[in-house]
Amino acid sequence: MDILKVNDLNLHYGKNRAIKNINMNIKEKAVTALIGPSGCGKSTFLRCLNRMNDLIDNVTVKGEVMFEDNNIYLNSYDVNELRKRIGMVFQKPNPFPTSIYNNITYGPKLHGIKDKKRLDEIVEKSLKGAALWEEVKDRLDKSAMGLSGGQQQRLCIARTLAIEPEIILMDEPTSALDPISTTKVEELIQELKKKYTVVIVTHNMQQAARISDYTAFFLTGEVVEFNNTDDIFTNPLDKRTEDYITGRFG
Ligand SMILES: Nc1ncnc2c1ncn2[C@@H]1O[C@H](COP(=O)(O)OP(=O)(O)OP(=O)(O)O)[C@@H](O)[C@H]1O
Repeated sequence: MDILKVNDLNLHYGKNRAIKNINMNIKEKAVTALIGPSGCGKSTFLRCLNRMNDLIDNVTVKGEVMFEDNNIYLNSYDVNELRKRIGMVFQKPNPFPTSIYNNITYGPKLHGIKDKKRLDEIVEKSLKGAALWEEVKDRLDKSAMGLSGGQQQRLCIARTLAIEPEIILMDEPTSALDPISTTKVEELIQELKKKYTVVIVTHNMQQAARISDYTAFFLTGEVVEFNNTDDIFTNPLDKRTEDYITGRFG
């Protein structure tokens, strides 16, 4: 089933048109990778999916992003609710400078959960969901800043899981990580897709090939090709996709 339907999406930063007429349906409980050269609009497009671009000055968005048959760009759409249902993980792990426990409970508390037992359950479930529980269960009251980069990124994923999203947007989540931490996060993404829909921007084509079910190839704000990942990497239909994935591009 398609969980998001993007129809004729265009985005301008001032006069600069960064996203051009994108149409794309995102499948539920699958991993969709966005690939393409630097500056082609992958992160901008990702941010369109939960209206993170609203936070940037001078941005105009035209077109629709349908989430369960509602256009999230209607003025009446509740953006806080949207960002609860569509969470985001960034390139650089960005834990809050507080305990591991408080990092996880921050979101649920904002949404009104106060009961200590319920919060304890959320912490355990989220950390287990992010494959971090065993490593940190004895130091929940210690600062998150004392974790390794890879652990911090899994903590950020756990923090996102704590608010029970349906979709998780990830913007190059492993680019600041060492190879072992990268493997752990990749394995985690494979686990996450059993319950969640994941859309991930990656510079790493091997990563897209390893972990995604669908891949979109972006070039100068347009989607050149969007297909099953196997087809994109073994049988691309567009010459530009072929050039990019074989490293002949630019
Ligand atoms: N906040 C902003 N204000 C103005 N222009 C922006 C802003 N963010 C991105 N852009 C421009 O929009 C275009 C697309 O940028 P975007 O960051 O989405 O590309 P990207 O494919 O994610 O690149 P990278 O792989 O390098 O992160 C670029 O020309 C960029 O300079």
